[in-house]
Amino acid sequence: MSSGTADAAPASRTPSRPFGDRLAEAIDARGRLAVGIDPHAALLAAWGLRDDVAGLREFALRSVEALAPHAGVIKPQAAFFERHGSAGLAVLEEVVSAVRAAGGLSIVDAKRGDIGSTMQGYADAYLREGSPLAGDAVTLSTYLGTSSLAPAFATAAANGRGVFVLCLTSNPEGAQVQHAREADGTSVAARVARTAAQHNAAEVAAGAAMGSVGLVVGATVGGAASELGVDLEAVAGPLLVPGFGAQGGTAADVRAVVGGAFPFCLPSTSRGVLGAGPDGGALAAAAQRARREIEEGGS
Ligand SMILES: O=C(O)c1cc(=O)[nH]c(=O)n1[C@@H]1O[C@H](COP(=O)(O)O)[C@@H](O)[C@H]1O
Repeated sequence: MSSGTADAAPASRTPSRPFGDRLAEAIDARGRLAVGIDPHAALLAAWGLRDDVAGLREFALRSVEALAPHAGVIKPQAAFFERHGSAGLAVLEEVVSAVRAAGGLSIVDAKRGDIGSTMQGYADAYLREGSPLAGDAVTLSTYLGTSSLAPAFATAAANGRGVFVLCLTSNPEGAQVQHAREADGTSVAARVARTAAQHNAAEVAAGAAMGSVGLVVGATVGGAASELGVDLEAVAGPLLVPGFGAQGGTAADVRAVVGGAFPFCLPSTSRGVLGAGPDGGALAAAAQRARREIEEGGS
């Protein structure tokens, strides 16, 4: 069934337009829902699949086939591919190709971050044209300082791709780092948001629908953005909003968290949709339900 999809896909393509423009078009065509492909061992078992590479491949490609038409973005979680070793990474490459062949956009959720010189290696792997692991965007961690990510920002922009930098994550422990303040009172989260805004300003001034440096802001963070001086509208870039679904975040929570930046947001759920599998129709219906909830705004 799904196994032929990736074989037909081109190995790579040169996106001729900025990531922000391509993302805006994907949102118009397929809605703003991001669905994560997180092949947990427990989900493989629930789908009647073995916890091995063949099971992983069947799960992931079946998910792409069923979900890509109903989601603006597909977000494979690298951890669940890495746990199967090099053969698992080869499946991640197939997933990236399959999303592309289905006309969708992918964010590879790898949460990379390192000193600048090493960061270029990660940027080459996840953002450079021709790399088999390069989807349309990658998630980045900024623990080594916002400017350490500069090679990834530059590589993304040069390749028509995007990045999503962790800003206010959906897990409660994230506050320990993200709510901390610099000597002048600027919160770490606000610093991350300002860095993204500075980068995006030039792209937006040049006519892009939104910049290529996005942020990750959890659906579960309540009023943290305004309390910490994070101006999400000023970012002028996409906002990946995980924590919608299995972590308890609702469509109403998403709207409350992002406020006026709603047009830039991508509410993201993994288990909330994947739990409806393995039937392809049931997966598609779960994604359509989640998409409707987001559009209607919840209560
Ligand atoms: O970057 C992410 O996507 C992410 C950031 C964050 O703050 N919280 C978060 O849950 N995620 C990811 O989003 C997915 C959440 O999955 P569910 O809880 O099953 O919807 C996982 O792959 C997480 O790694």
